[in-house]
Amino acid sequence: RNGIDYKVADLSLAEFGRKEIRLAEHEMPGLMALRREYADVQPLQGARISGSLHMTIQTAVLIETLVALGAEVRWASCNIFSTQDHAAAAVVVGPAGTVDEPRGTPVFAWKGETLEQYWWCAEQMLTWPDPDAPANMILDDGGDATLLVLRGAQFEQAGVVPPASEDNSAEYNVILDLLRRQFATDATKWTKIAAAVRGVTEETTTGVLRLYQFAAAGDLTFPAINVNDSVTKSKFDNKYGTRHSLVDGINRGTDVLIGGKKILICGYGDVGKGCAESLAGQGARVQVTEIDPINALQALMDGFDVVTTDEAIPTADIVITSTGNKDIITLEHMRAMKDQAILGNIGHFDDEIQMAALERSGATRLNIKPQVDQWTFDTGRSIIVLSEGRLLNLGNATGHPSFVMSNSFSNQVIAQIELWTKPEQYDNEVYRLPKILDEKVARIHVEALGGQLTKLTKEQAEYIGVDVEGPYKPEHYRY
Ligand SMILES: NC(=O)c1ccc[n+]([C@@H]2O[C@H](COP(=O)([O-])OP(=O)(O)OC[C@H]3O[C@@H](n4cnc5c(N)ncnc54)[C@H](O)[C@@H]3O)[C@@H](O)[C@H]2O)c1
Ligand SMILES: Nc1nccc2c1ncn2C[C@@H](O)[C@@H](O)C(=O)O
Repeated sequence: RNGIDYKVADLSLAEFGRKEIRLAEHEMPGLMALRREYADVQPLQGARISGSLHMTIQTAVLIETLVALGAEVRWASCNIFSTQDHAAAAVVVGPAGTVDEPRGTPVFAWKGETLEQYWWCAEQMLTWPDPDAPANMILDDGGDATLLVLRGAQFEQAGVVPPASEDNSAEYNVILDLLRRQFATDATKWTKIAAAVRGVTEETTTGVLRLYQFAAAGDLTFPAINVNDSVTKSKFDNKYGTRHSLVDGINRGTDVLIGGKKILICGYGDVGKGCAESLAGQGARVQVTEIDPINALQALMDGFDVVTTDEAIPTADIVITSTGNKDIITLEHMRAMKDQAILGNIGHFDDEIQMAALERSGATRLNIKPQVDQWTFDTGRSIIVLSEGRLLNLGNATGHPSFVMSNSFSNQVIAQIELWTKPEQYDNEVYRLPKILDEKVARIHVEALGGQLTKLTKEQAEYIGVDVEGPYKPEHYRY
């Protein structure tokens, strides 16, 4: 245990992880620029950041940037399949530690956690050694850490944890069991943490939706920054990151030829656009489903048919969900799929595909290899399901590449600094970063790619009503 607590798959993978982290730093100019800019200032001094975000090589660079800026950090992944075990090991050992003497950051994550293990990791990530020095910042991706703290504090204040129920998801019952066990020994733990937290910075679309729901219900007891809707996050990570990592996940999972095949992408938002381009780039014939006429019109203008799932499912060779919604692919849809068609999700949670119904359906499951299952129905037809319906780019592959995550994580670091150093400027609401900071992140990455920006003359700036140094667009501008 050597001084820091952790639970990862295999600490001996640390050296391999360190080699890949060093390569990733070269591809993450935004984070490295922030380390240089703030090295002497140490703006995160005193911050105890509990982070719930896919424990990948890219996240390792984020964690070590937060530490370089003065923070103490504890980490868990936000998905049971997304951890890269060598990254987790390298973060625990740290740049200056050894396998025998780990001197890095506590991490509780390994690839292939059960749901009970996942929520145990989440609790460890939020539980700091000294009860009088609890977590005082949360960095979240999907809102599971925020949910645990807010629901835990709510039940403590109500004096009771609701009983598990058939109406809940299996996962929510796991959370209730965890909180009930905790409540039996200490009925003030989560209230203390909620009171100490200066704010949460949320990474993804689905987590941001949950934040706005908490805020609307009056349940948000600390300020929040919506990192997802920084333009340099969602219009890059969600789109170009997905363009890179979707086809990667399908290739590593199935090695099926994509060219010439019929693909159905459900949802044509930032992620769906990346999905469609990713597979159209392989010569596939891509069709899209949408509820929103604006996104549907975009799909049509991008050359993709807009169809309904019922209409398209019987002839699709590959079906991908990217809606952030639930019940997109039902058990009926799965039974109607072609023999050996491939089904995967790249949305944040696994409820886009009715996995629970599939597991209860009587279809037989044959595991082909980790995160690839063949389910055979009584019709004799089978489907290949990737990552048990969880986001396949991180389950079957290694997620988005470093350069695009450098954009997202630069926003995370800036948001952490904002909430930590200016608490008096934030109420218990959901905020976005100012455009000038979004442009700052973009500037670093344009330069890193060798782009040559044009400088406005003073007259030109006046003509379009902006400052020479920006911000260059009004709030209502859509990129
Ligand atoms: N796997 C990853 O690496 C990754 C990266 C970024 C975001 N995400 C997740 O992907 C999901 C989508 O994110 P986004 O940024 O594209 O969101 P978005 O809101 O931009 O796009 C979702 C789209 O789905 C559409 N939609 C909603 N319900 C639908 C339905 N029933 N049928 C068809 N279309 C429907 C919406 O109209 C919207 O256009 C979220 O869960 C997000 O958290 C995953
Ligand atoms: N390599 C990677 N490391 C960490 C997280 C990664 C990732 N690839 C995708 N996400 C998920 C992000 O796109 C997250 O911003 C999200 O929106 O889900």
